[in-house]
Amino acid sequence: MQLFDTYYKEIYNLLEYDDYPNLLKRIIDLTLDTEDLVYYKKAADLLDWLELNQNNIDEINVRFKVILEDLYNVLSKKEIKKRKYLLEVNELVKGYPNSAFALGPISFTISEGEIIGLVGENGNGKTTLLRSLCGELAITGGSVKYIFERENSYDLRTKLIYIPQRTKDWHGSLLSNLQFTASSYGILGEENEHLVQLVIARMGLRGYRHLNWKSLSSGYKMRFELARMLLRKPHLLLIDEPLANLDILAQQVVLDDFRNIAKSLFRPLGVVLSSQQLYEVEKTSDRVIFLKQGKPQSVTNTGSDASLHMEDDAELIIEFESDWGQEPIREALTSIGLLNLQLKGGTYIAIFPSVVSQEQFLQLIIDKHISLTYFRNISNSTRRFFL
Ligand SMILES: Nc1ncnc2c1ncn2[C@@H]1O[C@H](COP(=O)(O)OP(=O)(O)OP(=O)(O)O)[C@@H](O)[C@H]1O
Repeated sequence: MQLFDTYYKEIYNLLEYDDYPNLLKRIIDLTLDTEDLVYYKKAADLLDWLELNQNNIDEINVRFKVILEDLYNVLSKKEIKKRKYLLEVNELVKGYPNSAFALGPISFTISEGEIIGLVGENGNGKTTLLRSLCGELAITGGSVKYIFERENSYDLRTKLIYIPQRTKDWHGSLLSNLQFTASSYGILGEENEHLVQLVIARMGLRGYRHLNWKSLSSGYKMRFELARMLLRKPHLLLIDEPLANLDILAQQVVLDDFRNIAKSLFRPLGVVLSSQQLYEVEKTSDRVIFLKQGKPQSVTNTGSDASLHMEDDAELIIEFESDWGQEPIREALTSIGLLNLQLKGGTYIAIFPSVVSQEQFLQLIIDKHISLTYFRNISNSTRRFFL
């Protein structure tokens, strides 16, 4: 059970950093992992207590320790789920009548616990791909194979959830809507009450639970959709532009949430998310698919093994910002073999032959005293396809 011990230790360590908001989220994740009403109730009681005792840090620390140890005892005995393939997409093509646009052919797979980022400029087929994957659009070629048990198309819709960019409005309070969602999935009585409270807190919505649709900002509406999704316990989540209406901090929080929820050891979830926020998505996704005019330009691995997939002869591409003008920059960089220099929106993009290293570039910056306010090596980033 070493895997769980490492996973648990990472969460427990948050206590040492007094990172209580994140710790609470992770405690809720672990509680949901138990799939046991006894633990749902304990965590829901903790939420009620916290609401009245927010400043009692010493007691918070004690209570968090107790619940964490409790969760360790139950989860360390639970079987870790072996991750399975969820979806196999083979040479998928989707065209529209009276439109020159065609998506694909595109092939890829997705498994439990995996996050795929879908990037591309406006109108390049991200939404078309997501809608084709969930069966909302009839594809014109190839196949989409769902590799999980399902009884009928209604059951498919509970196991595979598609959240579009614009979601429908709803009546009543956020809390009553989520209670209704849970009840329509057979979660009733005490379990409904506690589970909904946990999911609300998990998505940072506790202070908003009595508000209605009109009173929520678009970022919170999206969190509501994510809470609803969690209650439905899907295998696969397809989500269109979840970061669109969020400020940068909220984007990072939501991406962390996706990662933690997708990578659960006991209830792993496959996620395909589309976004224009390239770097944020690259940091979170295991793979990035970049679409240009409907065609996949690359499937880039962005996880820790990314370097394994870097081509040996790939050029070095550096994105940077400096208050130096183009001419002196060009002159300086030429000395280490600059192939091309572009200036877009105040950001330089310099391309060097593969033999030039990032260290050589940085050394030159130091030696020539070039001012540098921002720097990123994008040689292995999907960003290079936007050039
Ligand atoms: N129902 C439709 N009939 C005809 N063409 C369509 C239809 N829906 C989408 N398209 C076209 O398909 C192309 C891809 O659109 P899609 O919405 O998939 O792109 P996207 O990458 O999601 O864009 P955005 O980032 O703007 O949401 C566009 O050229 C669009 O005009």
